[in-house]
This record gives sequence, structure tokens and C-alpha cells, in this order.
Amino acid sequence: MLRSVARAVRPRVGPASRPAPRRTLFWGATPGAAASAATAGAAAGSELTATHVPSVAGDLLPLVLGVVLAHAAIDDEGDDDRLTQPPWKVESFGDKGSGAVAARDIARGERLIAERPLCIWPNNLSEDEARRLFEAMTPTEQSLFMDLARTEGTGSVKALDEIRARRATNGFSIPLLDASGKSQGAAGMVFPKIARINHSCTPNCAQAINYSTLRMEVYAVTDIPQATELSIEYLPGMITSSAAERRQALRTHFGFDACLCAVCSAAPDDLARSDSRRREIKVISQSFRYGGGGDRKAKLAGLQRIQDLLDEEGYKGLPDFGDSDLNRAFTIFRTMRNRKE
Ligand SMILES: C[S@@+](CC[C@H](N)C(=O)[O-])C[C@H]1O[C@@H](n2cnc3c(N)ncnc32)[C@H](O)[C@@H]1O
Repeated sequence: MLRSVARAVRPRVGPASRPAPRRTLFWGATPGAAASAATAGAAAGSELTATHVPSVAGDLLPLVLGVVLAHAAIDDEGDDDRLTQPPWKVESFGDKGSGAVAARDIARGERLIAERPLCIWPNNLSEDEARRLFEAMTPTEQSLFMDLARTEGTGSVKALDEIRARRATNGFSIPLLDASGKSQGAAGMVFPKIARINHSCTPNCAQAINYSTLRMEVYAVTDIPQATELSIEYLPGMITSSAAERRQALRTHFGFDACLCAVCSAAPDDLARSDSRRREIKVISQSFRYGGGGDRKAKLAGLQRIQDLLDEEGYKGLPDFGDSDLNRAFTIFRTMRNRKE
């Protein structure tokens, strides 16, 4: 299994004075934009407007993605690949292999990386397909790919060939959305810089795909002092899982035998307290299912209790509860809270 993305970045809306884009954006266009473009087109006598969002058949999405990538103007504001002094660097972290570390003090909310994928391959690849795709890459791309880590652990990744094992160790499974924002499956994408960031169960960074620029973006979710290791969460839906469940999932899907993050390597008593907090978050999150969670006052109390438990846990990011209604409610709760602060 590949790592999943926490949340999609909403396409940024540029200032009114920005020139109109020179190309049609397939990605990141909102259903609202599609609808108004269609209405405008109808009113203007069935002509497609510049903002028309094409209807794309699901099995053509990867191809379309390739076309967009090939023609994408490198003029978007997020082109951080050319940074000469990125705020992070790669260092060795012992049993975890390499990792990314803050090269200076980083402020909460800073964007640290915005990176286009090295490759976009179907998720379930045979060994032959993987080899063919790899051979079609340039020598530079091939060596970048082969320089990436291959997990040393046990589990399903260990059994894979060199190419697929690297893809599984370093890739993200990215949902491919059609014009109405509906997922049409997913593709595995490898981002070579982001691939250096290790996992933590209380990460100090969060990753999200920006469909309008086709970049995976990494943000600091807390202030990060210089020389601190950067971390993201490989299993965004697992905030409510116990350490044993997370260990099992990391072993099964990513192949590493033991999570060496601060939570998982804490003393047994601390680990038990962490499990108990996460268990309580699970109970509250389940009470929100199917529109539950009580009246408005009870819902707010539930969201506040989750926040208090996350604070005790040292979890600074916006967790994915695996429930879209609760995710939305918690995001709004957090936004309002941050506004008050
Ligand atoms: C995407 S790579 C991360 C960068 C990698 N450490 C390197 O040397 O390039 C994922 C691999 O790093 C290691 N790793 C990442 N997070 C870890 C953690 N919390 N505990 C132990 N190993 C970890 C595992 O071997 C995992 O398969």
C-alpha cells in the first residue's frame, strides 16, 4: 500500500490583477466553476468558455494528468523546486535511515516543500509493467528513483522487486478526481524530496496534494525549532488507533517493523496513556456518526474534548477521523478557535 494524502489543498485564488491563465486547468477546477462555465456557454450559444472543464472518462484520467503535466506552465506561484536555500536538509536518523531536518527555525503554517511527482503510475502494477515504466524514465529520473529508500523491514513490501518496493516505500496514493470532484480511482505518485520525510504518529508537518499545480505541498503544523526532525503521518486515518494497531498497519502496508516515533517509543506508562486518549477520541468520533453527537451544545463539547485530548497527545495537525462529516465539523471548529486566538 502507498501512503495516502491527508487532505487536498484548495486551489489558491490569485489576486484580481493576475493575468488570466493561458491554459485550461483540468485540475482543481471546482464543480461550481464547471457549472457556471456550462451555463455561461449555454447562454452564449453553446460555445465553450475559457474556464470550461472537460468531461474526462475515468480510465483516461492518468493520461490527461500526463498531458497536463507535460504542458503545465512552470509559472505557478508554488514553484519551490528552484529554492536555493530550502528550510530543511537531509540527515541520517539511524535505524530510520535518512530523514529531513529543519535547517532553521520554522514557523507554524510555513510551506516547506511544493513538489511535482517524479512518476505517476497505476497503483497495482505487475513487476513487468513497473520495469517497463521505469525503463521509459530518463537516466537522471532512474537514478533519483533508485536512490530512494527501500524498506529494510518485513511485510508485503519486502517481497516486492526493487522498483515496486521503492515505489511502495516512497509513494503516495493520490485520488484522481473528475470534473465534478468525484474520485475515479487513484494513482501512485513518488515525490523524491517528500519521500525523505519519516513518519510520526504526532507529526509536525502535514502533506496535501494541490490539484491546481499538481504539487504535493508540505506545511509545518507547529513551530519547529532548527535541527528538529520533520515528520508527516503516513496513515492519516489512524488517529483513533492504538499503538499496536498502528504498528501492525505500518508493518503490513509499509514494511517497517517498529515505528520509532516519539509516541511509539515512549515508556510503557506513557504509551498506555496515549492509547487511552486515542480510545476516547474514537468513542467520541463514533458518536458523531450518522449525524449523531447530540444537540449543538453536546457536539461542541465533543469537539472541544477531542481538541483537549489531541493537545495532551501533542498532536498538532488536523486529524482525519475517517468520517467526512466529523472531519468537516472539526475543521470548522478549529478554524473558529484559531480565529479567536
Ligand atoms: C518514505 S521513506 C522515508 C525516508 C527514509 N527513511 C530514507 O532513508 O530515505 C519510508 C521508510 O523510512 C523508514 N521510516 C519512516 N518513518 C519511520 C518511523 N517512524 N520509524 C521507523 N522507520 C521509519 C521506514 O524504513 C520506511 O519504510
